[in-house]
Parts: sequence; structure tokens; C-alpha cells
Amino acid sequence: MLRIAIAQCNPTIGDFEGNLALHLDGLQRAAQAGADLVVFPELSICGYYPGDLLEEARFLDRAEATLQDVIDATRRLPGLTAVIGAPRRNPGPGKPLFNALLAVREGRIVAEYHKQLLPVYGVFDDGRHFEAGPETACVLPLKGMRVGFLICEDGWNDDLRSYRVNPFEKLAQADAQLVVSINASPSDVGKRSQRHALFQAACLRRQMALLYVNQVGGQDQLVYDGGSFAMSPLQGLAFEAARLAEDFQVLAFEGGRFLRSDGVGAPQCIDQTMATPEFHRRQILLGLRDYARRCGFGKVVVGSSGGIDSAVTIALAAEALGAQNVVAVTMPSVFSSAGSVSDSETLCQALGVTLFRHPIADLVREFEDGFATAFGAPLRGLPLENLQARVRGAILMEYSNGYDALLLTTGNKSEISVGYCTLYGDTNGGLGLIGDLYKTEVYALARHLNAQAGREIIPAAIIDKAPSAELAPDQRDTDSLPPYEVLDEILKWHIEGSRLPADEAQAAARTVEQLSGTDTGAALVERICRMVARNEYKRRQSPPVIRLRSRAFGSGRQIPIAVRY
Ligand SMILES: Nc1ncnc2c1ncn2[C@@H]1O[C@H](COP(=O)(O)OP(=O)(O)OC[C@H]2O[C@@H]([n+]3cccc(C(=O)O)c3)[C@H](O)[C@@H]2O)[C@@H](O)[C@H]1O
Ligand SMILES: Nc1ncnc2c1ncn2[C@@H]1O[C@H](COP(=O)(O)OP(=O)(O)OP(=O)(O)O)[C@@H](O)[C@H]1O
Ligand SMILES: NC(=O)CC[C@H](N)C(=O)O
Repeated sequence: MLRIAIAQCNPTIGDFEGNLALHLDGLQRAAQAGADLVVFPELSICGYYPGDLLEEARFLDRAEATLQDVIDATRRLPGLTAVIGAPRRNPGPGKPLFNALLAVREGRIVAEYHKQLLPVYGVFDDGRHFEAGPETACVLPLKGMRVGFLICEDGWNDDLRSYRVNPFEKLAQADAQLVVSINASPSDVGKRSQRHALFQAACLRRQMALLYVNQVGGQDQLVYDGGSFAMSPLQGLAFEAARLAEDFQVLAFEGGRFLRSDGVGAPQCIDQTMATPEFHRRQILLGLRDYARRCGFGKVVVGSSGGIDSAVTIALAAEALGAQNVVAVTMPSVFSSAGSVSDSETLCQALGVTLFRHPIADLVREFEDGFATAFGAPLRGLPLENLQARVRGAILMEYSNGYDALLLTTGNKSEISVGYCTLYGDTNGGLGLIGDLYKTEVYALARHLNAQAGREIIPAAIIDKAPSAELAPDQRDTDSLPPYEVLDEILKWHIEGSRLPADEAQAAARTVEQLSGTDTGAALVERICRMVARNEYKRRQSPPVIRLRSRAFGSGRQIPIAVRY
């Protein structure tokens, strides 16, 4: 019987002392539990993905020193093999490094495996710094069992056949009984079930069991969800660790089956499935917490308009960081409705968030006068609308500078897509929480947050009011845009396409097909697609948004700005 510990941890890129502490803690706990094997995630020593930090000699030296410290620590823990991830220098031709898995025991490296499949698509860029490892299986005999190793993308080709090499198949040919895969796999809607389906098919096809250990935590716009799992052809999904939280678990493996750590009976497999709004909530909470913590912010500030986007942002921030660490600012102008202030007050009272009031009418008037005096013409129309957003943006950045609070931007994916937002105005900020949610999904999340809290933390008045930027008299979003129910379907069809779940993809395609049946409908679809293309420049200058779907704006989507298309 093999006793295996899963160290589902949250390493910080470049925090070598912190990452060493995570490893030492994992080793200690594994030894105390009598484990034979403890498994950490991909690049656990330095955190995934360090990008061009991998080009810095000091970074690599520190990674090497930390790895050595972990190897040395195993000397004091006889009988325990640790599987860790680290960059390794490539003495041969090609890229300067390997993305390596090291099995270490009693102060020695007993197996070393180099990732063969280096993803260069979406948010991944492994091929930028790493050389592919040799196309051979790495198998370590352990307590009479043959344990084979893979690193993340290596396991994704058994079915997809996107690469010429198939490391999963190679392990089957090498008679591995148990595959141990170390991963840094970011989560998005549907990713968990995609992983399960893909690996379940591979395990069945090759008749091998799998232990999949994933990193957890937020890294810039990406969130890694953990959800490490054990799977076997005999049992299917036998165990799943916590999702979107650190976890440490011990299982036993014998006769092709995963068992409880004491070797008696099947492990308890708690269903970690989440409804979509709950996944959105949990992913955003973890993303914000880790972003703020890693960047050294204890507090955040948000402009509170009395609208749904700022309300959901404030509610999520209060849950992630504690209401005492969130500050909201209401900044009424001459066009603001009474509700913009009173609804902000009700919201902030319900959440326990401090609300400051900073009217902007006088400031806007000063700008108008200055503009007319300097340029000889009055400021009217869109420039005047944008000025209000920019004055608010400047005030929020003043607060951010003055009180060391991270400014959260409140844009949703619908408006970011079509550029319905003011550059250097409401796009100001360091991080966007709901920028990967279409407006209709923001409403769903608001309702979910209320249901979760068991009370109206987001007042019904905010959920029920017609969306308005309140930058001109009686303005409604529908003056410039189609209703969000229609806009969102067009955008989902255009931006997410086949990456949507089948039912959503069909609904979006159906809406676009119906619209395209009339001249005005077809023109609308065309106009929206053109708006998306024309506003790439705004997105390029906007803050990162927490990624919730595979096609989030940001690092995984590369579209040139200065194009005619
Ligand atoms: N290709 C390019 N590369 C780099 N920069 C480029 C550019 N094209 C324009 N620009 C610059 O961008 C400027 C235009 O962008 P910008 O100043 O943002 O202004 P613009 O996009 O013209 O207007 C903002 C829109 O967002 C709406 N809005 C504002 C605020 C809040 C909300 C809401 O409900 O959330 C909606 C507002 O009603 C209006 O429809 C140009 O004057 C130019 O300086
Ligand atoms: N009166 C205001 N006081 C404070 N902040 C404001 C005010 N109006 C707008 N903002 C800030 O600018 C952002 C954009 O707001 P706007 O009302 O123009 O559009 P929105 O995208 O519908 O957002 P929301 O649903 O939050 O109103 C708001 O989320 C908020 O952060
Ligand atoms: N780190 C990696 O190799 C990630 C790629 C992989 N297909 C995933 O998202 O899970």
C-alpha cells in the first residue's frame, strides 16, 4: 500500500522564503501522517507562471537554493518521497530551462522529469522559456508500485492529439500503475468538468490510475482553483480536494484503488460542484484576496453610483476583505438621481462599509469654464459626459494615493466589450472584479449574493432600476445600446463562440440568427461587432480583470489595436 499526501498549496511567485515554508510544512505534515509520497504542484518552488523573471539569474539562483533546502529537509524524514516542481537549467541546446518535476528522498534526487508538452496558447506561454523534455516516460518504483510522472499539459493530449507526442500513452507503455501529475491549471467556467472528463477517458483508455495535484490561488487576473483529484479505472472520480482553497489530504493507493488514509474503505468524495454564480463569487473572492495581499493592499476604494456594477463590486470586496477595509465614495453631479446617493447609503449600511460623499458639480463647472476660456468654445455633449467620469476617476485615485487603498474598477464585460466606459475615468483602477461578467450575469450574481446572505445586502432598488450612466439628463444605457438581454447574446456569440457551454452557445447563436433575419437586426449585429473591434485600445489601457471564462479580456486574448478589419 502506498500512502500519498496531496499538498494543494498557494505559492507566491518569487517569495522563496514563503514557498520554502509551504514545502517544509507539507513535508512535516506528510511525515506525521505516515505518508510515503507527498506531492506539490507544478513549479511549486517559484510559483506558476514567473514569465520573464525566469530570465533573471538571481531568480533562478534563489529557486535553486530553495530547491536544495527542500531536498536537504527530506534527510530528516526517512522513507518520505517528495514530488516538487522547479525550473532547472538546460546545459544543452535550445531554450535555457526545463520545467521540471523532482522526486526527492533522504537528501537525494531519485527521479527527475522534464515537461514535454509546453502550452503556448490562451494564457499560457511555457514555450517562451522552457525547452521540451525528452520524449520518454519517467517511472519510479515505489513500495512495489510503478509510479509515473507528468506535468500539467503533458496529460492533455491523450484525446485531443494537438501534439505529436503523447506522454500519457508513453507512461502506459512503460507499465506505470499510478500517474502522478503536478499542475498549475487556472480555472474558468466549465474547466473542472473538462478536466474530469478528459482524464477519466484517458485513465480508462490506458487502464492507469491518476493523482492530479493542482495549485490554488489568485495570480494577477488568473485564479487557480485547486480541486486536486484522484481517479482510477475501477472507481472513476474517487476523491476531490477543496476547490478555491488550500488543502492537505492523505489517501492510500492499493490494488488499483484509492482508499482512505488508513487503507480501509473508499475515501470520502465530497461533491465540489458549484452553480455558476457561486463559482463566480468564489473565484472573484479568492482572486481579489490574493491580489490585494500580494500587492500589499489592506484596503480598497470604490466609486458608488447607486448602480448594480458598483454595488456588486462593493459587496464582493466587503466579503473578501472585511467591510472595515472597503471605502465607498458617492460623487453626485447635477445629473445624478437622488437614488444614486440614497441607494448607496442603503447598500453601505447593509454591508457595514464606510461611505464618503464628494459632490463634483463645482469641479465640473470649473473644468467647463476653463475649457471655454482656454479653447474658445463650450464643452458640450460627450466630452462633458466623459469629464464627469474623469473627475470621479481623479478623486478616487486621490483617495487611493492618500490612503493607500487599491482602486477597484467596476466595468462589466458588456460595456468593456463595446467601449461603453470613459478612458481615464471609470476605467481607472488597479483591478476589475466583474470585468469578465456580462451585465445580465452581474444581475444574477447580485441576486445570488442576496440569497447567500439571506437578506438584501444589495437593495432591490438597485437591482430593479434601469441601468444609466447618469452623465446627461434622463440618460439610459438603452439610448446608446440595445437592451442587455440582446447585447449580451450578441457579445457571447461574437467573443466566446464555441467556448460557451452548449446550451448557452445555442441560445446566443439563435438570437443572432433571428436578428440577422431583418435588416435592422443584421445592422445591429454588425454595429456591435464593429464596436468591439474599435475599442481594443481601451481594453489595452484598462486594468486587469479577474478571469472567469477562457476568453477573458487580458493576457489570453491577443488582438492588435491599429487594424482595419
Ligand atoms: N485607436 C485609438 N488608440 C488610442 N486612443 C484612442 C483611439 N481611438 C480613440 N482614442 C482616444 O479615446 C478617446 C475616446 O474615448 P473616451 O474618452 O473614453 O470616450 P468615448 O469612448 O468617446 O465615450 C465614452 C462612452 O462611454 C459611455 N460611458 C461613460 C462613462 C460611464 C459609462 C457607464 O455606463 O458605465 C458609459 C459614454 O456615455 C460614452 O458613450 C478619444 O478622444 C481619443 O483620445
Ligand atoms: N454618482 C457617482 N458617485 C460615485 N461613483 C460613481 C457615480 N457615478 C458613476 N460612478 C462610478 O463610475 C462607474 C460607472 O458608472 P456608471 O453609473 O456610469 O455606469 P454603470 O456601468 O452602469 O455602473 P453602475 O452600475 O455601478 O452604475 C460606477 O460603477 C462608479 O464606480
Ligand atoms: N500549466 C499548464 O501546463 C496548463 C495547461 C493545461 N491544459 C491546463 O489549463 O490545465
